[in-house]
Amino acid sequence: MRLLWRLAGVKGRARHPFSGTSGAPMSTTVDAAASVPTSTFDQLGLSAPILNAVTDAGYDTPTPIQAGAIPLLLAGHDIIGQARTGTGKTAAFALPMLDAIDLSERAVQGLILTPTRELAVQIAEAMESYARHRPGLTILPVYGGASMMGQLHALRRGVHVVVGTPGRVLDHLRRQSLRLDKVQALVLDEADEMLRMGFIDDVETILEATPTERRTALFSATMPRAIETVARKHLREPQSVTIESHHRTTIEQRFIRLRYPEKFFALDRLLRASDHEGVLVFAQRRADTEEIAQKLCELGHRAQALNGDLGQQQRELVLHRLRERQLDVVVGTDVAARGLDVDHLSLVVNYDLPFDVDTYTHRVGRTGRAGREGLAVSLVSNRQMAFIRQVERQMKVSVKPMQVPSAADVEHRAAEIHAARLREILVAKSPELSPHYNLVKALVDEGFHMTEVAAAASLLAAGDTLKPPTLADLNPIAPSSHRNSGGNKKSRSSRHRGRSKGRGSRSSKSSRGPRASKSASDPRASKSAGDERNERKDRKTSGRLATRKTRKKVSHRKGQSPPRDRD
Ligand SMILES: Nc1ncnc2c1ncn2[C@@H]1O[C@H](COP(=O)(O)OP(=O)(O)OP(=O)(O)O)[C@@H](O)[C@H]1O
Repeated sequence: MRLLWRLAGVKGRARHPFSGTSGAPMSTTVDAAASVPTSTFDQLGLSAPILNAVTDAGYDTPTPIQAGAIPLLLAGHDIIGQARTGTGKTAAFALPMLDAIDLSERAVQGLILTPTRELAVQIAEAMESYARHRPGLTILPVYGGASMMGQLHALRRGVHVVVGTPGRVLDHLRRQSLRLDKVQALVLDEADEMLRMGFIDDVETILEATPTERRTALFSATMPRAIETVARKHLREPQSVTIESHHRTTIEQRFIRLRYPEKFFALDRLLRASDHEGVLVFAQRRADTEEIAQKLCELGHRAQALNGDLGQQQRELVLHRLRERQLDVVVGTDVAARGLDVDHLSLVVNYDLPFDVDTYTHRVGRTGRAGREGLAVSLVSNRQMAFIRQVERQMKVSVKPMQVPSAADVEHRAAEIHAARLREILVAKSPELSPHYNLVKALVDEGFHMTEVAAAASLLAAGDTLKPPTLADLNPIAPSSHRNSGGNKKSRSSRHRGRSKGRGSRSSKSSRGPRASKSASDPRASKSAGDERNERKDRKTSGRLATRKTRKKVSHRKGQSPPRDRD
């Protein structure tokens, strides 16, 4: 694995010169760059069991955020950690927390709050692996939509670390099933998103239930100014660890300029022309994620939607299938934008643009993780070009134009895939070929050349999979606001059902398990009480967001801020 951060210029700098509570000294800034060239995990002050787990995870060198943050957290400082997406912030806060747990005391000593359920599960799993050489250390993910009974049971037995979403953690606090009076280390992961989602009141109530002498850390790839208020109020003399790269990121960012009706066509072409195995497509509305995923399935892509309308079990299943490579494409709302770490995810498509550059940053950061290469493509109208320029300015990157892949590009790729499948059969010398030898021989005896017979057989096997649908073949996905009762018309794209690039197409894919069906893109798990509560919260949140979005649209009209998503 190529780790680009070894090459990247990094520096620590003061971003958050907050004073602590009661006029304490200004925060110190750590020059992470100074520690990077020399630091190894051994030098950070971690104990042997944690170091062994780090070795097991295959980490050779600490990333800059780890080199900067771990010694400070071990020394008991509060910190604000900011580093690009996919650069190991989880281990930066998790390793020192796990190191400090006193196993003789069966009480919650570490608490991590995250904005999404998926992230809570992912972080808890990462922590399990980092704690594998500290037997008896227990970690519990606590989030809405999951069985309350299971969580109550685990909490009664006692756990050392809780990783949770604010809503469910608060639920447990109110039921008195969770006590936080022994918490020594607290992390607000993706702190800015929790703020943005309106969780701040819940977070503050939770903080009040923890001892004031705890260590507190805020982590995110983006730290808007609003986070200062939270830090000033809840952190004591925080140290800032900000890692900045002056070199290129590992994410290549592109845009395709098009009209709205061309969007779905462009997406299909992007998927067909590339050999990306894990693709995350972002749409703004839940209903659109369903429709896009369904139409992609009709075209033979293995796709599924991921949004807040799905039951929690279903959401987890979608991510599980993506991780297991049983799916190629997940079409999600921003519920999938934060923190998700799927290592083979190599393409992110902004089918719709987000409303702000921070969200864009997190979306594209789902690819190019841990130094791997990734591509992010945004589908934009002329009017949305201002947003791309804003991204370039704010992220200090270049976002270059690209064309919708041509039919020739797609045919070339499809031919490669087809050839790979034929090659696989030839190499395997499958016994199933036997009857076909006689058949070919008979045709050759009739006077056809061997090559002609092979070409005809190849044509028969490929069907029309080598020819991609044209723009005219595909029914565009209408903006939600344009949809009406006429929306039930049979899609012309159904003509292409089964004309997939992927029907067992890629040699390695044929063994990847069942293909997603139309119904697979739209399943609903039965909703638990927890789900309902969370959905109420979702609705409350989306109400708040809607108000904010309306405000942003207004400010954009004044020429200040992000574009409207729809033409
Ligand atoms: N020192 C290391 N060496 C190699 N890989 C690492 C190292 N530290 C973490 N990783 C891997 O890097 C990937 C990204 O880490 P992580 O999810 O913690 O990133 P992040 O900075 O929190 O990203 P985001 O801002 O998107 O949440 C993970 O797969 C993790 O296992």
